[in-house]
Amino acid sequence: MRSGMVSVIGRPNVGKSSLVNALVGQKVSIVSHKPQTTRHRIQGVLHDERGQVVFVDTPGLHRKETRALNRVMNQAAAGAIHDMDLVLFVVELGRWTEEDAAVLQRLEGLPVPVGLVVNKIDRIDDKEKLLPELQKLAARRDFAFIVPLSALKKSNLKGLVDELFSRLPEGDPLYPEDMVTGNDLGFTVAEVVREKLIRTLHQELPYSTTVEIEDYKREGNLDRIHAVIWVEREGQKKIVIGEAGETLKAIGSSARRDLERMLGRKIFLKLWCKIRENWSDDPKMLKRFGLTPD
Ligand SMILES: Nc1nc2c(ncn2[C@@H]2O[C@H](COP(=O)(O)OP(=O)(O)OP(=O)(O)O)[C@@H](O)[C@H]2O)c(=O)[nH]1
Repeated sequence: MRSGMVSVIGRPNVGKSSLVNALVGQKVSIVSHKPQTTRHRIQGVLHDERGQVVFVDTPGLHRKETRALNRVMNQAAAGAIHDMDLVLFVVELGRWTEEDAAVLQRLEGLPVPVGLVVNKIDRIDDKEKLLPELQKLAARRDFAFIVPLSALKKSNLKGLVDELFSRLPEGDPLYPEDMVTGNDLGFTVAEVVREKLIRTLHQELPYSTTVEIEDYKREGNLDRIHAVIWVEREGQKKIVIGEAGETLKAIGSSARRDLERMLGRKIFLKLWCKIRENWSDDPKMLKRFGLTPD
């Protein structure tokens, strides 16, 4: 069996979500709202007799955001991408822009194989035109493989899946077989809280901050959630809590409002800020936060 994590990156609109949905076989996103703030957003899990491929979106490598937000996320993205077994760089056939070039530039020197997916091939009727386009793209970098396909028409998806399984490391599945998406409610809540932290604190937010859901109870139309914001130092805790607890309160109410809108239920959200020294170097803690696959 083979299994691994594959990061799907590319500029907006090239068809990344469509591709993952087509590969995984069903709609995987549980919410329409997409805060691009986590290190790994698991987009979908593909199961097959050969093993398992976990597709993740690495935010920050391809989103246009405000500068502060971008900086925080790019750091996260740069760290996250090193954990991947493979990167899929998705582009649109016949449409290469500066944004594509910027994404490609971020991948320079990356010690992870990068495969190129040339999407939307259904747009040309003359297949003769495909080859010169592929040759131009092939010259831009030494790609592990190049697969032209159409996510929309589901053509040549098999070509891509074969490439993936031939390159992923041997290993047991990372997730249970019945799991199609790694997003669960707790994950969504943690994501929204983290987004609010970034928006509220901007550059002041320590990179080593993470959010953990300690308890999630559903009581009829009410979800009762306890979440911890982990930081590494007392000074960071002061920043997160703010003068007389104002900052933490603002983060909590803003997250609660968003969650009530997204989930259509009443939310009781209790936030704490706790200190855990050097958690970001501690494999056990990383695992606990779902930041490593094993
Ligand atoms: N013709 C054609 N259109 C496609 C194909 N794949 C995706 N699209 C369309 O391209 C548009 C963007 O697709 P998405 O999957 O949302 O692209 P994305 O890269 O995830 O976009 P962001 O979420 O903005 O990063 C949608 O209108 C899709 O229907 C394809 O193979 N052929």
